[in-house]
Amino acid sequence: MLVKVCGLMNREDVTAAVENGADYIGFVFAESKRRITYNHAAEISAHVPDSVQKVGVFVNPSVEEVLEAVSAVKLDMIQLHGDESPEFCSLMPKPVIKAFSISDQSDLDQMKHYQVAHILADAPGADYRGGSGHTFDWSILNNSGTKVILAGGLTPGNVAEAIKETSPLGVDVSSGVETDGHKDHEKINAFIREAKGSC
Ligand SMILES: O=C(O)c1ccccc1N[C@@H]1O[C@H](COP(=O)(O)O)[C@@H](O)[C@H]1O
Repeated sequence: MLVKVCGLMNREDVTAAVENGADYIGFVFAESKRRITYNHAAEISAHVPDSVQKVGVFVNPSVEEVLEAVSAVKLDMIQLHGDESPEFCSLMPKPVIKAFSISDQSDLDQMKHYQVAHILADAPGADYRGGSGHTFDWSILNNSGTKVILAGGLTPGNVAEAIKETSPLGVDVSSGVETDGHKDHEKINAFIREAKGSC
């Protein structure tokens, strides 16, 4: 089970994610309470081993913005969390994780048009386009036959059940490993243990 820990904002949290076994770590460059600058992301991730993929999260960026971030942070993957088209995804300089908000069965149809590395199934956004901490109806994914990265409101307490219900390729968490708006290293440890122990 692949695990991505997203919304990291300091070196200690990056280290906690990496040492506890995260496969992907995410930095939010879109509008968010977790937004950081390219330089800050580069600084706090300079020590990350090559085995851990560094993912930049964007919402409707320009190609130039992505190129600048990839170069500054040495990103391995691009997560697109907005209304980006299949054509836009094909212009990306690194493998793409394309996020979709899942409300009903019709949301699965648009995924089929995207030739990307991974599809990420998330709850509809609240204040921002992601990172709401809300779950969606996982049963919608059951008939899709698509191996997705599951996101949206996952926590150490529900991730095992989510994996059992949806058999995803991976899971992605941000809010669910925070306490009072800050990453909580015990929750990061518990989340990754639960996720990796469930398969
Ligand atoms: O984390 C954010 O603040 C964020 C902002 C804008 C777009 C995406 C964002 N994060 C992604 O949202 C999902 C779900 O997060 P949560 O676990 O429900 O808090 C996840 O894919 C994050 O990568």
